[in-house]
Amino acid sequence: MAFIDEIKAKAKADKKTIVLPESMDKRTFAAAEQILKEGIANLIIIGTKEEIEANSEGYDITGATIVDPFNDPNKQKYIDKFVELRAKKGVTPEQAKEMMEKDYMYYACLMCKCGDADGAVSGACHSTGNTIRPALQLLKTKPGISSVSGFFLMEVPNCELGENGLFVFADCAVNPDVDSEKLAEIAKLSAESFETFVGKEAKVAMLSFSTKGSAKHDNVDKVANAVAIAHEKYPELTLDGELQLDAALVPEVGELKAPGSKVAGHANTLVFPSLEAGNIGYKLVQRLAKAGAYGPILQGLSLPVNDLSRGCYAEDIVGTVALTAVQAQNAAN
Ligand SMILES: CC(C)(COP(=O)(O)OP(=O)(O)OC[C@H]1O[C@@H](n2cnc3c(N)ncnc32)[C@H](O)[C@@H]1OP(=O)(O)O)[C@@H](O)C(=O)NCCC(=O)NCCS
Ligand SMILES: CC(=O)OP(=O)(O)O
Repeated sequence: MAFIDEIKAKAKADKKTIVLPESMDKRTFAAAEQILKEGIANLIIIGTKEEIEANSEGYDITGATIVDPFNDPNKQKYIDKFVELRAKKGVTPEQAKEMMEKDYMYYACLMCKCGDADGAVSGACHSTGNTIRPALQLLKTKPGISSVSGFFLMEVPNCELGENGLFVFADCAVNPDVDSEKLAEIAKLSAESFETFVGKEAKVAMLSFSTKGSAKHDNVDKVANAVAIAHEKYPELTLDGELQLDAALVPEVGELKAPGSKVAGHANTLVFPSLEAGNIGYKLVQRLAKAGAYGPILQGLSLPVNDLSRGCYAEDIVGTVALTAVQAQNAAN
């Protein structure tokens, strides 16, 4: 069974409620029809009557709950929660109401926070910054985690590398400035994400343009320091670096450049040294190798709220909703 079909089967076994705030985009409704038909999740779609009518034509979304953000009996509860969560920032009820009406992602996050939804997926027509800022502000990180990061579950067709073509790539979405401490934390979270979704041991490669000191530069030191921190803080991880991509993935090259490494040649979890590398890297594999790219899934956030690429297809939204539902199942257990 294809990886994403296994995730869908898991999601169906214990159905969660996922909120989709992008009623201004037709792909939301194409995805919603498929999610409802396959029974992957219960859905809440946020939108006015006009937005729903304009964009849902031709799609059967019977069974979805529609919440009009201008006419919702629960709205005051969400405003109160917003004000409570942002008390230190001095947000007033009027400002909270305005932000929720202008940007439905705030509404979606508050539904999750108040327990009216188990997770949210957005980002088909909003940039990543605008999609995740409400989640970072209102939901915050899990206890003990300093930074949220974003990974893609990559499913590369006809590929025997990684876990038969399955990989976690991170951080591809969130942190423009990563230091060694952050990279080490991203490695830990990415290993957990791989093991949660793929069910196999994560082998984490800390990527660079150097393998084991073959190049000298501050950027190489940043990754080598991250490896040292990760070994110290998370000794249970199977992790190595710094490694070039070929040394991480290809057994013969791994043996040549990093002999004796448990990871080199067998990596399935790739931690990129910068957001540039991660974001460009996942798009290269998605577009040139025609890989499935599900995400960015946020790791380290207190509740399952996930982003999409604006270049996504309805099918990608379906996959990301299924992954979000499985995250919600894990959070509940
Ligand atoms: C994530 C991002 C939106 C946050 O930055 P910002 O909009 O400038 O906002 P701020 O830095 O003021 O942060 C807003 C809140 O989020 C928190 N935050 C920012 N980055 C965070 C992170 N990685 N983890 C957890 N919290 C974070 C801040 O502490 C702040 O909290 P506060 O309002 O309670 O004080 C920004 O770093 C960004 O745009 N990243 C790149 C996204 C992108 O374009 N990716 C490529 C395409 S996928
Ligand atoms: C994840 C990502 O790159 O998102 P977008 O394509 O929307 O910028």
